[in-house]
Amino acid sequence: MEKTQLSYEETIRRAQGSMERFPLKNVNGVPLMCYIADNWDSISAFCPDPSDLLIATYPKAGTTWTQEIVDLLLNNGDAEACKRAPIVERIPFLEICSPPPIPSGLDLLKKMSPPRVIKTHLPFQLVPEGFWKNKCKVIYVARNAKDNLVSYYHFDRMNFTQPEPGPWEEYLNKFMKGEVGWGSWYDHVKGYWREREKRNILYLFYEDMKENPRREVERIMRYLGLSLSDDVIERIVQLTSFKIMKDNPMVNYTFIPDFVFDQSISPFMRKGEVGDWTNHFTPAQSQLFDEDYARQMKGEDIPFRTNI
Ligand SMILES: Nc1ncnc2c1ncn2[C@@H]1O[C@H](COP(=O)(O)OS(=O)(=O)O)[C@@H](OP(=O)(O)O)[C@H]1O
Repeated sequence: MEKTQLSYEETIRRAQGSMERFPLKNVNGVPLMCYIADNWDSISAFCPDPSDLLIATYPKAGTTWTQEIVDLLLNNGDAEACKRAPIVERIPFLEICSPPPIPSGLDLLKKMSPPRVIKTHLPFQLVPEGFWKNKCKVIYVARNAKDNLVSYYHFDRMNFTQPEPGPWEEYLNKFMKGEVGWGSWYDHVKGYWREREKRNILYLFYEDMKENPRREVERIMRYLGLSLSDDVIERIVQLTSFKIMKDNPMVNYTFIPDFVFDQSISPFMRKGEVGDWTNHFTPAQSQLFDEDYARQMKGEDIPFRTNI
């Protein structure tokens, strides 16, 4: 039993040396980072203002990209205004909790006044009830399962706050079983899809954003009730291209120390493409995955695309 509180750096360094890193703990059947699970009561009691906006995603589905688009839209395309702080401070991550002294999402939110933009990876059924009671706007971004899995695999290799991913094939199996942080991709995308009309959720696809970013930026703009000039929209599209975001220190997560995110293992802004899964799946793995996918997504009509 530790008597003294470990520093954040020390906690992570110890996690790096162990196979366990930060273990996951179930919250209502969903595996979450243990610090989130331990603080679950206060997270689920969070009550937003009706003016707050939620950006919800399964991890690695295009969260940061959408966050930056939204912040630029709300700031009329002003790049300097969107460099006021790293993305994690501009748009707090609702449920994130780390060992002290790192502020939690709730700590950051307490210091901000509405209207706030908030990020979450929580599946629909775990989103605090206040968001629905207060009819908050919600943008959901989904990414096809195969590319989402590949991106998550590389992220878990470099992110020392998540369990060790293990070899690729093992990770692929864990993903299919939902035994990764924030649980099942399949349940996640279905949960929001089924509720999108009733709850006025704007449901977007990463592949659509890649195919025609301007169209999707305009879609988000309309959902937010904004009307910006053509020039401003075009600027936002440019500023949120993969190439520009990769070199933007306020969004590329280089502000996180490398003992937490070791970008020499895999950069946060890794490839930003549709179809990178073809470089990872063997034909046999792809077939097995597709068969399992058909079972898990039976009866759903969510128009995912694995290439564009
Ligand atoms: N502007 C832009 N255009 C295209 N793709 C982009 C962009 N910004 C981030 N990305 C890619 O999104 C992946 C990271 O996902 P998230 O931001 O959801 O990660 S997180 O869950 O918030 O940690 C990760 O995907 P992969 O490259 O496939 O790993 C990022 O590269």
